[in-house]
Amino acid sequence: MKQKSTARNTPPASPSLSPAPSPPPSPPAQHPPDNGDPQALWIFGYGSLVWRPDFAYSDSLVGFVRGYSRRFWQGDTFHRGSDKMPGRVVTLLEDREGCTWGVAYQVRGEQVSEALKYLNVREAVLGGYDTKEVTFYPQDTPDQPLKALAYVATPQNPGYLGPAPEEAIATQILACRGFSGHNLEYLLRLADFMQLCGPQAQDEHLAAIVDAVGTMLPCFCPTEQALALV
Ligand SMILES: N[C@@H](CCC(=O)N[C@@H](CS)C(=O)NCC(=O)O)C(=O)O
Repeated sequence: MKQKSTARNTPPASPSLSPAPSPPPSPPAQHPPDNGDPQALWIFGYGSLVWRPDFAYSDSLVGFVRGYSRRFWQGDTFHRGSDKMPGRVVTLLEDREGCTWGVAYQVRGEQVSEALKYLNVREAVLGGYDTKEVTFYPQDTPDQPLKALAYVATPQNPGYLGPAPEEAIATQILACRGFSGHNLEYLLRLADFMQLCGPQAQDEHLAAIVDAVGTMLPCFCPTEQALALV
């Protein structure tokens, strides 16, 4: 995944971004939508896919989608929770003012069917996500947007939990774990990614949950036990 210098959180109305602070950015790599390969496909990740795609890909870009906000409103009874104690993972909420940062992965040739087969099980069958086409803006070339496939959990899926106070979401995350690990790891790895995107790529919902976890964690268990959770 190409980590780049900081960029604005809310993308500018005009595509041209003011030059990043030092070091001056290298000329943006050109990423034609399919690198000449009509089979090529871009897949946008904004949750666990930003740190654990677990499928083969040919290229990756950090960037954002407009018109969506990320929310911990999807229940998870497999990867980060159980039937008795569902964890919370993210989905995209349609939001005209929203901007969600993540990673777009380009799959080409045989990678396309392999990735879609794998993600269908991980996201759709096990996670309750549907696919949706989004427009992805690479951080360094927002004037060259790409069409990408995103996995979105809609309110109609049985695992959907919907809105809750960030403190309640934090409590649920602290209490849950599943086959892929503790729900706290999921939250903190996503927060780490957002740090890498740069200080202006804020996600207030995510930050509020991380803050709530930080406040509650000492009450749950001493630090060394908390570190053993992830
Ligand atoms: N579709 C989102 C969210 C994906 C997500 O977090 N899905 C869960 C399924 S419920 C998952 O794959 N979890 C794997 C893990 O937690 O390591 C993305 O693009 O990252």
